[in-house]
Amino acid sequence: MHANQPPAVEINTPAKLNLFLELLDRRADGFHELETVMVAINRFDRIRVALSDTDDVRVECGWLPHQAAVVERYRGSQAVATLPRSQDNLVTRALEQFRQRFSIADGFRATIAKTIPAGAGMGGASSDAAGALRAAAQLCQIDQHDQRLLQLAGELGSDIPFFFGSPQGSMSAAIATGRGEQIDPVSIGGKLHFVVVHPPESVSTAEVYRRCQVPSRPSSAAAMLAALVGGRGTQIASQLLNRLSEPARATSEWIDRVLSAIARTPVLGYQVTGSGSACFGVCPNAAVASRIAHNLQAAGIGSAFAAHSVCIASPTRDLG
Ligand SMILES: C[C@](O)(CO)[C@H](O)COP(=O)(O)OP(=O)(O)OC[C@H]1O[C@@H](n2ccc(N)nc2=O)[C@H](O)[C@@H]1O
Ligand SMILES: Nc1ncnc2c1ncn2[C@@H]1O[C@H](COP(=O)(O)OP(=O)(O)OP(=O)(O)O)[C@@H](O)[C@H]1O
Repeated sequence: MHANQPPAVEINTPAKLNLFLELLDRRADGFHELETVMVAINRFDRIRVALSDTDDVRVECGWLPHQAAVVERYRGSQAVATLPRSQDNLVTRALEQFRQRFSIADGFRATIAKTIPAGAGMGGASSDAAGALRAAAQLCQIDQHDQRLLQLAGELGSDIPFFFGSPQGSMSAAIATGRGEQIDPVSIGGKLHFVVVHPPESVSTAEVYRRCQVPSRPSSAAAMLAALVGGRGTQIASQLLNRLSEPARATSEWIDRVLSAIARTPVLGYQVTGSGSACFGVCPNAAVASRIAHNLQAAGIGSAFAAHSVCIASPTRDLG
C-alpha cells in the first residue's frame, strides 16, 4: 500500500437476469413470496470502497462514458432513472448500516462507476450494495459469508444476497426463495449467451409488484433447473417464465416494443427480466448474440448488447 493512502478494495459488481420468476403468495407485510432463478451476467458496475478517518459515509456515483452517452441520448424522453445523490444511494444505506451493525468507528468513501442501466430489472443498485458490503467486510476483516452480513444484506433489499455468490466457491446462477433473499446456488452445464435490450424508460419495482397477481396454481422452477444442468439453450429457452411480465408491460409501453423487436430475431426464447424494463433473448452462442445485438441496436428501441453468464467474483484488495 502507498504511504498515506487509506486501505481500499475494488470489486466488479455484475448485473443479473431472471430466467424464471413465479409468485407464490402475497405476505401481510406487502412483499411477495417467490421462486426465481437468477444468473449473473458480464455487465458490471465498478465500486471502490476505502476506509476514512472521518465518522461518516460518502458515496460518489456516475455513469461510465459509454452508458453516459446512452443516458444523454434519451434525456428528456421518458424517465431514464437518474442516479441518486450520495444520501439516497443504496450503497450509502448499506455502508451506514454496516458500521452500526459491526460497531465500526471508521467511516467509508465509495466511488461507483456504473454501466448497469438503472430501473431495468437487472439488479444494479442491489449489486452495488452487495459489492459495498463485501468490500467493507474485507477492509474490516469480517468473513464475506458471515451470517450477520447476509442478514443485513437481505434486510436492505431482496435481490442483494444473490450478489454475494456462494461460500462454496464460484457461483453464476441461483434459485432465490422467500422474498428473494434466500439463495441456493444452481449448476449450469455451460456458459449461457444472451442479447439484452434496455428501452429508454425505467420501471419502478414497487409499482410493478403493486399491479401483479399471484396465480392460484403457481408453476415450479424444477424444469428450468433441469434445463440449466443440461446447459442447452433451446431447453432453457422453453422454460422461461416471468410472472411480473404482465404488470411490467402494463407499466411501460416500451416493453412490448422491445419484445416485438426481439421476437423478430433468431433468439431461442425471450422475456422481461425482473420487474423490467430490460428484456433479454437466449442465444445459441456468442456470435449469434452479438449479431442480434448489433441489429437490435439499429432498431431505435433502446440500448442492445450481447452478454453471457459469469461467476460472482471475490473482491480484490487495492494496493494504491
Ligand atoms: C423483481 C426482482 O428484481 C426479481 O429479482 C426482485 O424481486 C426485486 O428485488 P429488489 O429490487 O431488491 O426489491 P426490494 O428493494 O426488496 O423491494 C422493492 C419493492 O418491491 C416489492 N417487492 C419486492 C420483493 C418481493 N419479493 N416482493 C415485493 O412485493 C415491495 O413493494 C418493495 O417495496
Ligand atoms: N447504486 C445505485 N445504482 C442505481 N440506482 C440506485 C442506486 N442506489 C439507489 N438507486 C435507486 O434505485 C432505483 C432502482 O435501482 P436499480 O437500477 O437496481 O433497479 P432495478 O434494476 O429495477 O432493480 P431490481 O431488478 O433489483 O428491482 C433507481 O431508480 C435509483 O434511483
